[in-house]
Amino acid sequence: MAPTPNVKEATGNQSSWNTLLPDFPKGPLSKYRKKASFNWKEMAVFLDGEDIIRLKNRIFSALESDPFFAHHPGEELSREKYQELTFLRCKRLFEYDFLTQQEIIENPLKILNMVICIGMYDWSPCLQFFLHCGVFGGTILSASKRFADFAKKIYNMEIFGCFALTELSHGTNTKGIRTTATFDHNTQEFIINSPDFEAAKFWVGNMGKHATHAVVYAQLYTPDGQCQGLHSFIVQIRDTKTLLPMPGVMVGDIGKKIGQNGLDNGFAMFHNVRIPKESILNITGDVSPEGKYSSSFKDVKERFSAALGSLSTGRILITAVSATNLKLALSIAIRFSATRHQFGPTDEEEIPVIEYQTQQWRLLPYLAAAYALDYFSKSLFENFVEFYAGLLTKQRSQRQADLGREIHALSAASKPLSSWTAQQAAQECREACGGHGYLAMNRLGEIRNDNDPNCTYEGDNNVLLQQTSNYLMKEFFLSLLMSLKNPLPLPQYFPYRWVLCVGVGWRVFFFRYIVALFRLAISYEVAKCVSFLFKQLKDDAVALVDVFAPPDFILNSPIGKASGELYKNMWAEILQGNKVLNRPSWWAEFCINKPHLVHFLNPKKLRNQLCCSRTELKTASPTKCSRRKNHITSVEIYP
Ligand SMILES: CCCCCCCCCCCCCCCCCCCCC/C=C/C(=O)SCCNC(=O)CCNC(=O)[C@H](O)C(C)(C)COP(=O)(O)OP(=O)(O)OC[C@H]1O[C@@H](n2cnc3c(N)ncnc32)[C@H](O)[C@@H]1OP(=O)(O)O
Ligand SMILES: Cc1cc2nc3c(=O)[nH]c(=O)nc-3n(C[C@H](O)[C@H](O)[C@H](O)COP(=O)(O)OP(=O)(O)OC[C@H]3O[C@@H](n4cnc5c(N)ncnc54)[C@H](O)[C@@H]3O)c2cc1C
Repeated sequence: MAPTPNVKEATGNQSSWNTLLPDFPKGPLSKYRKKASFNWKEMAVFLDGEDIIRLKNRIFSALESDPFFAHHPGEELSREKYQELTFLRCKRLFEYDFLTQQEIIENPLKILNMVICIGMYDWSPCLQFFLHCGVFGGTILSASKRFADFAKKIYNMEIFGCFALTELSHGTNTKGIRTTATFDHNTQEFIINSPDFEAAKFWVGNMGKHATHAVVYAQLYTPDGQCQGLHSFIVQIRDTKTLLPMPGVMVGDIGKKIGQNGLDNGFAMFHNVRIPKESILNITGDVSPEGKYSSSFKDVKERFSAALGSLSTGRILITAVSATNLKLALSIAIRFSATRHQFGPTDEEEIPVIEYQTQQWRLLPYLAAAYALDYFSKSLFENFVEFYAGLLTKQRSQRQADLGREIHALSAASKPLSSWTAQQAAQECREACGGHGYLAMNRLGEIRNDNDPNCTYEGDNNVLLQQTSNYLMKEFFLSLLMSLKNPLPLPQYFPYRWVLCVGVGWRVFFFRYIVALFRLAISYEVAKCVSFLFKQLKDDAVALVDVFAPPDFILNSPIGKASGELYKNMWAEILQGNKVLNRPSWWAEFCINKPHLVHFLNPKKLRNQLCCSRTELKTASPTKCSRRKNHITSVEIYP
């Protein structure tokens, strides 16, 4: 191994790293591991720290030894079975209690790593669990102290929650949401109503089968007939003892999706469902017993921003979720490329496909992106934690408001950047593994399909980018205005947040444009230079994915296993398949039951028949067409 700048330190800590990160089994990948210019264990500890690695190990080994999480190679689960299994797995996650509240407070990055580790196994149970605890639970608990009692019910699974904003006919346009919540001061209740089937809540994760409660977004109407805008309410949708719908609620599953099919996405319609006055999540406003509306936000726009503030949490998490999918896909494709041999100087000496420049051009930029996005998503999360802490402590300072806008602008750009990169990379990795990449057992299809909705949910990518550009334009004109009012040296006009946004925001807008231009304009010399860098990097590529690849059980891809024994691993998986070597149950349909009438066309006769001209065929009646009797409607047995 080539010496690294930290080689002394590396030797000093070798034994603790070996306990945390065991060596990989020897095999075809060893060749590339020996070529690496750095110690992958040192890099892993440098990036995550020992504490996080210990947490990851704890989660990975718990899942691996739990029968509920066993893989079922070759078995086709029905959607209903998969949903059931997902729920059982989700339940186990409550029992594991991987993180204490104290641990989360001491190092909030641990919660992000927990999401990533479970998601690496399967996004369905992961999202089910975190939609309940994080999205549903987080929204309620950050609303006000009034909901403190809910915490216990949420975390011991007495109730199960979902987050219902989208409707059948409105998703992006949140102002267009049509569900209503009308306050009845006589009974001190809100009446939740879906005006028609287009206003049904739709797409809601956990709502299809399991949720008992929903955070429902609705237009609030006070007794004076005024619409006070979008607010959220806790509505019970199913009985906690029977899971049957509550009176006035029609709730169900929306059907099979392209991916994430363990998760039950659902719909709900409300027919004048009455809920107690206290069910309003008084984040942005509240109603007095007499029906008077009050809000600490005087500006309607600000109130709207605050009502949607919780969406930023999801967008930040999705930035990391997508980066995780990128890492999974690359782990498989790079390990495959280093062990798959095609062509060579001689028939005996075929070379690994990673040695081909095209393969390097296709995969290595994504490998660089994986490292950049991993670092970026974690630091964005750390920024978010400061904002979230302010939310929990009800900060109303200017800094908190600025931070909220910044977090919104940043997450509205980072989610598209990360999810689109992962989506393109997953497809590239699929193709980079040739036919074997298309075999479901190798998991690239699942990764691609499960990543896909990251581009849409929590706000469509294309629309979110407009939010960042609005923010940047405003900041830009504000800076110009300041410069006219108060001339200062140029750098001082641009506050830190502007620089930060330029760094991320503009990069997103022009990312594709720049890449396209770069590809066109790149000179021959530069392209030689880049190929040289790739040549160096390709020897480090395997070690670079070793740093972030999860254990084999979690990655669950025969061609991506750490040993690199891709053919042995594939056979092992194929032969475990259900009835692989059996003759089909319908064997008699071939061997005994032959078709009653087998119509074969005699090619010579067919030619003769087709000489009947098209016009003749079109116009002529059967009697008029001289050759009609020969037409192909009379099919003969061949020969
Ligand atoms: C101390 C301990 C810390 C611990 C940390 C805890 C961490 C918790 C961990 C939790 C774990 C969670 C795990 C989650 C896993 C991943 C999640 C996966 C989720 C999958 C399920 C999916 C769910 C959903 O999809 S829910 C539905 C989502 N729907 C949307 O996103 C709708 C998209 N549309 C919109 O958001 C808006 O309507 C928009 C942005 C298009 C605006 O439309 P507009 O009508 O045109 O309004 P506009 O004039 O542009 O805006 C007005 C004003 O408001 C500002 N604004 C808008 N949104 C926000 C926001 N979110 N935040 C702040 N401000 C916002 C906008 O900028 C405008 O401002 P001005 O320009 O200043 O006027
Ligand atoms: C798997 C999955 C899970 C989901 N889970 C939930 C959930 O738990 N809770 C929940 O409430 N919702 C959920 N959703 C819904 C999700 O949030 C919405 O699908 C998303 O916000 C996009 O809205 P839409 O479907 O209405 O798309 P539309 O807004 O109809 O978008 C259609 C197209 O129009 C374009 N478009 C729309 N407006 C504009 C504009 N102003 N300018 C330019 N182009 C525009 C979009 O870019 C897009 O290409 C989920 C969705 C999926 C796929």
